[in-house]
Amino acid sequence: MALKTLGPKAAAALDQELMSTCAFSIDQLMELAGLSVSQAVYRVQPLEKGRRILVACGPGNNGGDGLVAARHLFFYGYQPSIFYPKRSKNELYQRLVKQLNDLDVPFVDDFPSALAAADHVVDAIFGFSFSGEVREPFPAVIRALEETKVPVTSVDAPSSWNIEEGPPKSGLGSSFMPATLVSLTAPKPLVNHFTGRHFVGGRFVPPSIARKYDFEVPKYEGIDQIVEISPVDQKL
Ligand SMILES: NC(=O)C1=CN([C@@H]2O[C@H](COP(=O)(O)OP(=O)(O)OC[C@H]3O[C@@H](n4cnc5c(N)ncnc54)[C@H](O)[C@@H]3O)[C@@H](O)[C@H]2O)[C@@H](O)CC1
Ligand SMILES: [K+]
Repeated sequence: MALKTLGPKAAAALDQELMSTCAFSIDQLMELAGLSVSQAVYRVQPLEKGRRILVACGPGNNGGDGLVAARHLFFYGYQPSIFYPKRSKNELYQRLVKQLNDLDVPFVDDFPSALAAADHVVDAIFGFSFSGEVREPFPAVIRALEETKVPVTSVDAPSSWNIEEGPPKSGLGSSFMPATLVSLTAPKPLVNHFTGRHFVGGRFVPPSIARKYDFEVPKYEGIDQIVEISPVDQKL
């Protein structure tokens, strides 16, 4: 399978098209995206490898995917905790937070302490709309992710990486290499710099839309919401 990528403008246009022409709601897409992320975590961090999953959520839809994934992880038997320092006032996010509160999933303020106590961390800070230098309060969070030995699963993009060009050439984020990346709908160009385990998720793109945006929907097996892309395929 040749690996075609979607730049940030095309990814945003695809997102809009799914929610207009294709009649999806954002809740539906986010639920399926978060479900994909939860399945990838289950694959790389099975329950017996440790259940404490710290989910770091940013202010946009990438953070929303993290909130959804945390809820699914709870029901699989994990003990998720959430770091969500810049909360959206949008009603969708408030409902996602309420659903986690009802499960007594803790929201934590001290990221370094929470990271030290975690078996695995989900980076749902920034996705395809990230640009420029990382702004407060996230630089310390990116630094901690860059330095930790705890395995990281990044949602759609390793946070702080340029979506087209990959990791910054120097400084913050330049040595951040998560163990796992879950690309949603289609990999972004930054994937060419990624050397860990790579999954594609977001099993909701109609074939006609994939053709229009010129990417391939991977061959999902059975009821899986993710497909692992082998390094050989990635180089094609
Ligand atoms: N297209 C799809 O198939 C879907 C995409 N989803 C997710 O949506 C993501 C895109 O979501 P959004 O467009 O809301 O954007 P993001 O979640 O990528 O990030 C936008 C937020 O980050 C902030 N931000 C951007 N650059 C920053 C910087 N340098 N420093 C600090 N803050 C910064 C913005 O102010 C905004 O609040 C995707 O990556 C994916 O995770 C899913 O939720 C739904 C389906
Ligand atoms: K991310």
